[in-house]
Amino acid sequence: MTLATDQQSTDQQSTDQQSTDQQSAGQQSASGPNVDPQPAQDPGLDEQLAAERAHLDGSRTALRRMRERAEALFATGAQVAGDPFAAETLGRTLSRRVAELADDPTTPLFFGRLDFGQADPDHAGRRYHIGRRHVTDEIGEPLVLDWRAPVSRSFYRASVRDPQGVATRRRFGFANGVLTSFEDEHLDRGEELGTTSRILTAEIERPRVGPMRDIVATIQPEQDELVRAELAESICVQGAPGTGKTAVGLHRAAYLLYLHRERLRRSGVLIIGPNRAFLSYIAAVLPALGEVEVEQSTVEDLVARVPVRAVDDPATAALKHDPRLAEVLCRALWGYVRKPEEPIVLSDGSFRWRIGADALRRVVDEARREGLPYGTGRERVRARVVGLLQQQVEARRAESPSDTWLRRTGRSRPVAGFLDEVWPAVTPEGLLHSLFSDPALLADAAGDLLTAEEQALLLWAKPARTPKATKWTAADAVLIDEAAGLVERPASFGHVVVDEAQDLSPMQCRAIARRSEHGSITLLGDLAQGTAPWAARDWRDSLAHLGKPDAAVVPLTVGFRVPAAVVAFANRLLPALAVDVPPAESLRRDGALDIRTVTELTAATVAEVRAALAHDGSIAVIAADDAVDGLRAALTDAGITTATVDDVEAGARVTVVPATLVKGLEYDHVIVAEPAAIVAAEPRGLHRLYVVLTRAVSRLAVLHRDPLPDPLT
Ligand SMILES: Nc1ncnc2c1ncn2[C@@H]1O[C@H](COP(=O)(O)OP(=O)(O)OP(=O)(O)O)[C@@H](O)[C@H]1O
Repeated sequence: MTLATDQQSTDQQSTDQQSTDQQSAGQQSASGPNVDPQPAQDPGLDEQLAAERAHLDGSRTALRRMRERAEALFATGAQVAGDPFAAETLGRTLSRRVAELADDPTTPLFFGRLDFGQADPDHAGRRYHIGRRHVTDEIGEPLVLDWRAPVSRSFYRASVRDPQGVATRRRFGFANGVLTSFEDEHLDRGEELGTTSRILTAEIERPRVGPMRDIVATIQPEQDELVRAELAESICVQGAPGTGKTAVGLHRAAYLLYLHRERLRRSGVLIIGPNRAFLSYIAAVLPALGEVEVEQSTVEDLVARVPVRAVDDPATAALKHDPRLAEVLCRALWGYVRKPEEPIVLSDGSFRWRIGADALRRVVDEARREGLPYGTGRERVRARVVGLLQQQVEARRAESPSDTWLRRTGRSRPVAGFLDEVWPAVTPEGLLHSLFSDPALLADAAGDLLTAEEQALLLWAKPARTPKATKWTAADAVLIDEAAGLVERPASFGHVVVDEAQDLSPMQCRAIARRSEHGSITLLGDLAQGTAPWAARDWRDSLAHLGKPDAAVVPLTVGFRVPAAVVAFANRLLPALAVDVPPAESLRRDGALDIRTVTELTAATVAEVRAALAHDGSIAVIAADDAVDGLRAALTDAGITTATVDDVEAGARVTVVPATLVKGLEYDHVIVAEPAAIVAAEPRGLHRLYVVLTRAVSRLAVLHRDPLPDPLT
């Protein structure tokens, strides 16, 4: 094993509180079991470090040249394109290319190197630097290979047992974009660091500041297998807190975009997260990997056809998220289609055209059999009716009617009136408004599916007069989206990544299924963290509602965030959570756990925050939602600036976070104020507490005046 560090920059860095990569690397360098104890004294290593820095400088210059070329093309693109559409398309492509080639001086251009052995049939004796994107020199020779390129796979997967032709794998340590160290594994000599790599350790232990970062430099083999799964493959990842599910999902999106760029650009990639705070936390990861065109949304935003202005009581909300409602809506909608009883008669100048009721019944039956969405079916019937009239005109006049005639006839009063009678236009909002206002209509659609009590839960006591005047709830919005999907199918994304998926209701799963019908999904979650009333208990159910019943459920079991002592404490809750999840093992042996009974909670919290400020990194005070304002005010009174959870770029190091918004986030130092209140605030309060206790990267302090919830004691 070889390790080199630049001693001078290590010394410099150790006085710099922010520069953590190097600091940790420096501290680790002499202590790891597989590490050369006096690395920097080896002159050969110093020369190698200098050569690597020269390669980095050369690569940066080359990237700048590539970007300048793209910018020049962008500037002239509009003039050379033949027409406005081509100009716009070209302009978009080029501006994206310019954005992709952006060079962030604080992010290393490469983080690894592969030296292939002489015996490798494809890359004998070749050396590749692996980085965030391809960089080529002026004659097109690669200076840095994209981490997603086929060759780069060996960087993540090669091992002593299966070296894949690799003789040496080198990992680089950086501080603020400056290359400061490297670490070699000579696989051909049986050397392998695995999770003891000090560069991996430094990355995991670095204090967290600001938004989430990519993990390209240290993706682990079990993660890489998921990241590089085929586009057609849908996968469900069950992983304990901090096992890298979010990281895997985002890197898989980047990988698929690289491999299937054109296809996915047309259909799109969608990332779904639990709330906007979470989305802003992860928003920087894909752009850092050069992917600037990925849509991100919460499920609520995905189905936001109507404004949400009311709240359901819990029983009604639970019922509205029940998959039986899908069938109720389907029946209610198709219940509008009637059997034609009257002929269509159309006067056209001196002619009269007529289609009998039997022929019309056949048209309607046929359109129904085709299984089209309701709205498409209505237009199909209109087109067929016009077609039948056209045939009569052609037979009588021996010439085809004009397009104008066909269009006018389709909109004529007899044809439109017929359609309104047998296949009326229905809006999704209108359908739901009628269904929840009219007991007879609801009973017709739901008679054998919902009990009388359930139907009563859905019916409004005082219906608004119109759909527009209705105060819709969040669950109504999901139902309206379901109805909209029956009227007209939404476009399908090529790939959808769903994070914190354990909280999706069956009806929310269906909303996502409609948007991934022709694509694949990556479902990420942890059954133990399910806090919604309808949270999943078995991934198979969620996958069935998502339309991907055969997707594999793959566990991730190595924890990168939460220190072992904190995991052990949080895991005391697991038996009470009634879920069957594989246990996870923490990679982090460091970290601190402090559980304290206090007499004055607010004062103790302020004191704890003050103490935490002496350390590096972010600090979160997590409390029951209704306690947040009071704690924030107390901190402000004490002269401590606090940020809100949705402001990830905020300068303040302290964030006061309501327990219901902390899912998916992480902070170096977490202070949990009164766990019993968090548990008492909602039916799945213990699950919520499990989420809260697993947010800490380095230190967890639990302050309580009331007794701790039973499972924790
Ligand atoms: N291979 C890795 N190398 C370095 N850091 C990693 C690796 N995998 C995950 N991490 C880090 O571990 C932390 C937790 O990752 P992530 O948020 O993806 O976990 P998660 O499973 O989604 O957690 P949760 O269940 O709480 O949502 C992040 O800081 C992430 O960058």
